[in-house]
Amino acid sequence: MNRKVAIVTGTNSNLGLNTVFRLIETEDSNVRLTVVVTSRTLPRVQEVIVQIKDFYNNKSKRVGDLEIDFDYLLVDFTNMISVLNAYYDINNKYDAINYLFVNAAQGIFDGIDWFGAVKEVLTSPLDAVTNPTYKIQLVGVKSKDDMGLIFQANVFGPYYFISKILPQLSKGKAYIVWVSSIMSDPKYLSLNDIELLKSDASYEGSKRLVDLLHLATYKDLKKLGINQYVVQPGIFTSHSFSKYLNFFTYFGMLFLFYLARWLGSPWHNIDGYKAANASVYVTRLANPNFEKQDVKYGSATSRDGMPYIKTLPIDPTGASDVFAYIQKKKLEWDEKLKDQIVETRVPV
Ligand SMILES: NC(=O)C1=CN([C@@H]2O[C@H](COP(=O)(O)OP(=O)(O)OC[C@H]3O[C@@H](n4cnc5c(N)ncnc54)[C@H](OP(=O)(O)O)[C@@H]3O)[C@@H](O)[C@H]2O)C=CC1
Ligand SMILES: CC(C)=CCC[C@@H](C)[C@H]1CC[C@H]2C3=C(CC[C@]12C)[C@@]1(C)CCC(=O)[C@@H](C)[C@@H]1CC3
Repeated sequence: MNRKVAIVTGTNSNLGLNTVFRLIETEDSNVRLTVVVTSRTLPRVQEVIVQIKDFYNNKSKRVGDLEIDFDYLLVDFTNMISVLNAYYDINNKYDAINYLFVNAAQGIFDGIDWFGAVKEVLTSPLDAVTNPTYKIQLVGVKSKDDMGLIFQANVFGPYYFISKILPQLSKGKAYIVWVSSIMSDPKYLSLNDIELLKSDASYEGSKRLVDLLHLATYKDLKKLGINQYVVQPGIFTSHSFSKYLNFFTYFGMLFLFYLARWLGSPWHNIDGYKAANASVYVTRLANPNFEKQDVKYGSATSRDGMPYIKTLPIDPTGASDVFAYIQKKKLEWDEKLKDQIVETRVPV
């Protein structure tokens, strides 16, 4: 049986979980698919494996022609020692990786400006739930590794992990899928603040960095047999922002999401399964010999609820500056971490 290995960072997120569901539905027959679940905590690993097993056994109709098994990786991308340990774990266990979904991300949201939210909803309900400006984000937060926290969590940490497991990704002729956002406009990133320490929209800036890093790296990865894509899942309900909502604001948000869809927004996928369409489209349905890689593949939903894929162009301005900065940062961390892991087992 052909074995394939899929790493999904942030597996226990709405999008991560549905990415695995769609992968199970679309994987070839007679494959043994190892899903490497990642999280910062073991309880969330265990929680998501239960949900994936339930989907596979009771909903997927793949029992019998697709085998699945599980592994897990405890990794926090804001901690470079944790990232190195994750690489070491993968390097010791696998000689080939076939899929890497860079799905995990965070924002340093500090609540919602509800006055601003009400004003935006009353003046422009569609924009209020498509390009919201009322999320309050902290400014200048650094990680314990003295990097911009969101720069490290959403961009540099995952990039460093990829750079360390390139041999396995190349051997597996892997698909790498970076999850970006529709909120990744060039206006969110200053090339004088690549670590996003001066930004009050560091989340959006990190997604701009993802877009540019993809443009700067996908051609060289192709030479290694690796197909890298950048996707965006539209807008869908998420654990991370539900915590700011009560019964009324949650259902108020849902109403506005459906209103936005009925007003013609293609991006209000609302549920995670529709949102995960693009991540699996580029790995299972797109033909890497024909599909463009310098565009962003978006999960979209029509007014009557039908899912489809909608691509968006990516403005390449700044890609070489971003890549040069990140490459220099990588060399710095290669030097800092070079003696971190030493073989302590003395052969008998
Ligand atoms: N929700 C939306 O409308 C949109 C979401 N997206 C993107 O989709 C992806 C998934 O979003 P969503 O489903 O809302 O996810 P959530 O915000 O609900 O969860 C984020 C996930 O990322 C993981 N994570 C967060 N920080 C770190 C870290 N420092 N190190 C390792 N893992 C981390 C968490 O893992 P754990 O807690 O288990 O450690 C969690 O599983 C993200 O990239 C997001 O930016 C893009 C556009 C819109
Ligand atoms: C207005 C009401 C009744 C409630 C507030 C809902 C907001 C919490 C919610 C509405 C639009 C959402 C949204 C995102 C986060 C949560 C909202 C602001 C994102 C910023 C999440 C990350 C992304 O990448 C963006 C594309 C999302 C845009 C919409």
